[in-house]
Amino acid sequence: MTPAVEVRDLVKRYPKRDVNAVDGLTFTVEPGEIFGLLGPNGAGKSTTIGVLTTRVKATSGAASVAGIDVIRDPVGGKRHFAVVPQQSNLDRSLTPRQNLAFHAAYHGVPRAERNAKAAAMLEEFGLLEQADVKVDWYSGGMAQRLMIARAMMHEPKVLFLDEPTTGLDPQSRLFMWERVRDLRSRGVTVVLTTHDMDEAAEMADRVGIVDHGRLLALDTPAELTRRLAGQAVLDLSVTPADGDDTDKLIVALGDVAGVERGESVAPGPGGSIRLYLTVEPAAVLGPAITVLSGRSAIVTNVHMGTASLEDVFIDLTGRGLR
Ligand SMILES: Nc1ncnc2c1ncn2[C@@H]1O[C@H](COP(=O)(O)OP(=O)(O)OP(=O)(O)O)[C@@H](O)[C@H]1O
Repeated sequence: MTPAVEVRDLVKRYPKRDVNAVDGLTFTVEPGEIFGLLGPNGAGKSTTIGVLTTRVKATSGAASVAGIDVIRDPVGGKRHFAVVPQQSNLDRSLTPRQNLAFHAAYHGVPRAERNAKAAAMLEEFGLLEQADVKVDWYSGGMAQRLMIARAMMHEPKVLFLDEPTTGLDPQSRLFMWERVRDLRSRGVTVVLTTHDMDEAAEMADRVGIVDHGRLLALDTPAELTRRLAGQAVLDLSVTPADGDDTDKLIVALGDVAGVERGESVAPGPGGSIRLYLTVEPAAVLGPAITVLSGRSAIVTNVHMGTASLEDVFIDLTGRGLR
């Protein structure tokens, strides 16, 4: 089957920059998938989406959407995808309904069809009752929903969503997740960028983690978290005794059976230590506390759990600020 999205050896170097924003990226997205592109600020996500949606000119490599080479044939490609940017680009001189109808007209949808379609989309996105007001009256969440409804007017095969739920309240976020799943069940492929790890874990069938323009990992959220240092984690909030420190405590805890490695997740006094385990956290808890109390460290909180996608992300991309 033709992949919905294919990126091969993609490189983008912006003028006057001495490093590549995208540095040899290769991945494919299968039809009907929800694919999450994750990465720290400046990792190259927007640039990659920019090439796929013909906004950014690639330096080298190949990119196709729905089997169309978007670098050679941007106009042909545009028929098959839609983009929902993070910032509203709705036409404020038009009503919401007119925004949808104009978009459809631009894409050659016949008049009778576009009005019916606009009504159906407004209904689906919970906007029918406010279809004829000023766009300016819309809240951020409503504008976001309207942009997705608009994007769907020409029935794209692939929908690119740039941080679709940033700034949305929990209700709007859940609503958005449901609508995106509906789109998938209708066969639409969704490529989304997000900084929200819960969202990626919840929504995406597979995620690609990029940094410095390169792909660091690509798999299902479950498989990515399973691969990370033995799944289970034990978080300990600890104040070291005078003359001791967190790093020394981590070394000592590393000798406890079942501890693969430890790291300081909140350095300083009263900081937190995370232990990545190869066994159940409960089996490590007693011995770990024994080690800590043997060094007169004060334990103020304990949390047992499993590695999250956020842990995988931090593990791959580090804790440094960008
Ligand atoms: N128009 C531009 N001119 C020069 N450099 C750019 C331009 N756009 C992006 N860059 C640089 O390319 C790199 C990748 O940026 P990009 O916006 O693709 O990252 P991103 O992963 O989308 O980041 P964010 O999560 O912050 O949106 C960064 O170093 C950025 O500074």
